[in-house]
Amino acid sequence: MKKAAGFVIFRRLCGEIQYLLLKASYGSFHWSSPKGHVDPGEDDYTTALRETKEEAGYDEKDLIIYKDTPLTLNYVVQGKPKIVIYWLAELRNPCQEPILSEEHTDLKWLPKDAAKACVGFKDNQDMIDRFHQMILDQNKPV
Ligand SMILES: Nc1ncnc2c1ncn2[C@@H]1O[C@H](COP(=O)(O)OP(=O)(O)OP(=O)(O)OP(=O)(O)OP(=O)(O)OC[C@H]2O[C@@H](n3cnc4c(N)ncnc43)[C@H](O)[C@@H]2O)[C@@H](O)[C@H]1O
Repeated sequence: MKKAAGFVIFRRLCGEIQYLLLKASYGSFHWSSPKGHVDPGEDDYTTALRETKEEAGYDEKDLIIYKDTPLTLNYVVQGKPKIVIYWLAELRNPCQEPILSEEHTDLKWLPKDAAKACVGFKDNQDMIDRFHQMILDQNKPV
């Protein structure tokens, strides 16, 4: 089974909770959160950090990570099952923009419903809803 890990990154800006999405430079040019393949011997969390640094330029210290509540997506890519583990993470400095790699050509910061429309897949949309509720449950000012 193919396995990947990453972070659903959000920021609080202009009274909004906004989610970061990156546009793939290959294949179906899909939009997703920073994530990537888990290397042999690597733990999922380390993969999420490494891929986020590679794809968005963010370090662990740039993020407030909801480490105890990861969510998992399961889908099929080219006939093979794939599992993707995501942690929720808030960008500490909402003005710190990502630095993209050659794997992506564009980025968007979108409020919840627009982010859901952008990713398209029902399981990914449900995940955004669940993470969004976790943020709201904290009762922190936006
Ligand atoms: N297809 C490709 N062609 C050329 N180079 C590639 C490539 N994929 C990766 N590479 C390159 O491979 C190298 C290693 O990459 P690396 O990032 O290390 O590994 P990876 O496992 O390929 O990384 P990702 O999981 O981020 O890949 P992905 O974007 O293809 O996966 P996703 O599941 O979103 O998307 C896979 C498919 O699933 C679809 N999909 C996404 N989410 C869902 C969902 N929830 N349900 C159903 N389908 C979904 C997407 O639309 C997409 O069609 C990099 O240099 C990279 O550029």
